[in-house]
Amino acid sequence: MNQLDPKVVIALDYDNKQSALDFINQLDPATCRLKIGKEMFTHFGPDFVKQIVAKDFDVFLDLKFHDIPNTVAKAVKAAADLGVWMVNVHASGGRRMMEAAKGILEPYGDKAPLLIAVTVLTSMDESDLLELGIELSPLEQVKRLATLTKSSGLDGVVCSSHEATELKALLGKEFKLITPGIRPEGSDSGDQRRIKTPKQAMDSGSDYLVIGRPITQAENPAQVLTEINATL
Ligand SMILES: O=c1ccn([C@@H]2O[C@H](COP(=O)(O)O)[C@@H](O)[C@H]2O)c(=O)[nH]1
Repeated sequence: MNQLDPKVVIALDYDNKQSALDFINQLDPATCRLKIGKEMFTHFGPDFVKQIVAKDFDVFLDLKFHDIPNTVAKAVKAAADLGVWMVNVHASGGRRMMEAAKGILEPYGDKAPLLIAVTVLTSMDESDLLELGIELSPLEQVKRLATLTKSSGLDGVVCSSHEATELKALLGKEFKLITPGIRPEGSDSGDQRRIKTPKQAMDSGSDYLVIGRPITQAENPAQVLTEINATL
């Protein structure tokens, strides 16, 4: 774990390994963490994760496991063996799944990665939930899933910064809130629906900001990261 505790977690959603490495080589692990998600993991696999861990970056392995308890627990163990800083599951997999995932990390002691759960994707709004038969606002659904996540023993949740203030009041300041859906002023929201600027998100109670395209697709990504960090 990086003792300087940088708040920005850059989502490395590249389909070209060399482009990702060229970008990473401009970065300092003191100023950001890195997230490897489904796209890069599917292209480049665990060796790529190990390569980034070996460069001393804290890596959030964002594979959002969702399956029966035994399968998810084994996948979480495999992630821990890669040396990642953080790994996640879907809270909607339920209590037994989350408890199994947490339980398998016990032998790792303080070397275990943080284990967090996805609540409601930041790309979703109330109408998306309605289509799934969920007649709750995103805030109410996030509160329900985050409460279940905490009582299953996990370390935090992925949510949007719109829910952060209420979640901190409800679940306490130690329960980590990791918020994608971050858009610096003037940047394109794309497929994200529940968004805030980096500063608004931190002020709302987010612990870590997941930021992808506004940085990686910028003309000068390293400079955008510096500018974002300066606002926090
Ligand atoms: O609710 C969620 C969970 C995960 N993500 C991931 O975060 C990044 C966001 O990228 P941007 O380019 O900044 O939109 C991406 O890798 C998602 O898979 C999320 O957006 N929302």
